[in-house]
Amino acid sequence: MTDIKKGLAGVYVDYTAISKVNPETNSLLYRGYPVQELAATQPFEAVAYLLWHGGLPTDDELAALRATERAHRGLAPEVKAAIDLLPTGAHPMDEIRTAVSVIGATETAGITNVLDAVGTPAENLERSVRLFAALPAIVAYGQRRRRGLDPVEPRDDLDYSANLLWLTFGEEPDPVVVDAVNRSMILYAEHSFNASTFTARVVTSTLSDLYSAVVAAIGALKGPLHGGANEAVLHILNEIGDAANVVPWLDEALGQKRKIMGFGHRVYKRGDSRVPTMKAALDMLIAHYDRPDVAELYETLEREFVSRKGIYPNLDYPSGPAYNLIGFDVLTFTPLFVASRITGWTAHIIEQQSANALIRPLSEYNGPDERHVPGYVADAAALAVADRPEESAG
Ligand SMILES: CC(=O)SCCNC(=O)CCNC(=O)[C@H](O)C(C)(C)COP(=O)(O)OP(=O)(O)OC[C@H]1O[C@@H](n2cnc3c(N)ncnc32)[C@H](O)[C@@H]1OP(=O)(O)O
Ligand SMILES: O=C([O-])CC(=O)C(=O)O
Repeated sequence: MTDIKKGLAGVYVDYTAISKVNPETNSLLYRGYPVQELAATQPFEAVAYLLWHGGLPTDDELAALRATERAHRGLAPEVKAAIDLLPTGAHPMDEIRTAVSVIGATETAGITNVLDAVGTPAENLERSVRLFAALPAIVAYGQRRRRGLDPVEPRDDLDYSANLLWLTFGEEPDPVVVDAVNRSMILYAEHSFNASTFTARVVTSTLSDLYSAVVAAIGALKGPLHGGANEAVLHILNEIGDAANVVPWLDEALGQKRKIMGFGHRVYKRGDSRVPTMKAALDMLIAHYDRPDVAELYETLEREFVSRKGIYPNLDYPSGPAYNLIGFDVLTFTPLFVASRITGWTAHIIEQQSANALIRPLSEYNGPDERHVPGYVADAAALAVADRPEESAG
């Protein structure tokens, strides 16, 4: 009997030096640093540098990364034109997927030999920084377009998180809000072999290019069992409406065997290491916007669900209401995750390229027994193939 590992649960498929998720100690390390320490002390640009290079940047290295990032912040005309071709009702994850495809096709134009598309590590690092720089304008434009607003020009005097807010809202961002966004970007940046990162590594393993891997990862992240859960959390909170409705709502939802979005995790079974840091950021926003009702609903649902099911919140649970308080459209939440996770994805793409093996698992066939097309008469070539030793797996 073949031992099938459905969903690859519990299976180690490779090494990584980028991050360590430890459910036993409930910890997450990026290149050895606890993520909580990074969120409390670093700008997101420094964490991006850490993920790509393996160490925190010196002042000069950070200044150089920031200079490149600021030089590539603009919304490229061909990207804007491609987004404008999409219906305004298109999901922004589809806009971003399209935008990255356009950037990839533009940047790799002229490469006529598929063997050259994969790029050198240095080229892929440059491509990664440019995508990292470009994404805030793309995410922000999606939200502004849905609101009938023109894009705003990026600001060279603002760091990454402040500029993201500026591009979205066109207003001087408040430092409390900038701090919360910076922390959320750091917390979302990287999480070992999660589904979207693994998708990026599968695509990379075929020697395809970085953009194709990122486009595929965006598709994987969109699903509500993964990144789409931060959007889904808000739908649930809106459906419940008020803390007083939690108990009857949960009775009904659990009676219908609904999954409660923002709870549960494939690896962490005793709570997500990132939640306390993001909950603290949410609390800062709740105080800033004076919205104790948000805390009441959040905490009541958490308390009730955990006491009934013993399943804890994941990072999407505090991130959803935090982004909502800031004023991001609910549809923009998962795109914000993309803007952050681009750092982790691209670090993994480069790591996969450095020690590549084609990722191709096996499946146990459970379809119909061999049968034949009526009237088919095997020719000599087919008979010769049939004579080869049998392969056991599909
Ligand atoms: C950033 C991120 O991507 S974090 C994940 C974001 N996703 C979500 O928040 C979606 C909701 N959560 C889930 O669907 C799951 O917890 C997952 C997919 C994240 C992880 O799940 P897995 O490890 O595959 O466990 P699985 O889905 O099999 O759940 C195990 C049991 O717990 C239950 N369960 C797990 N999560 C939930 C939930 N959120 N609500 C209700 N029940 C749940 C399942 O129904 C299942 O019950 P059963 O054994 O009676 O059938
Ligand atoms: O690790 C996972 O399976 C999902 C997750 O939390 C992430 O990608 O941040």
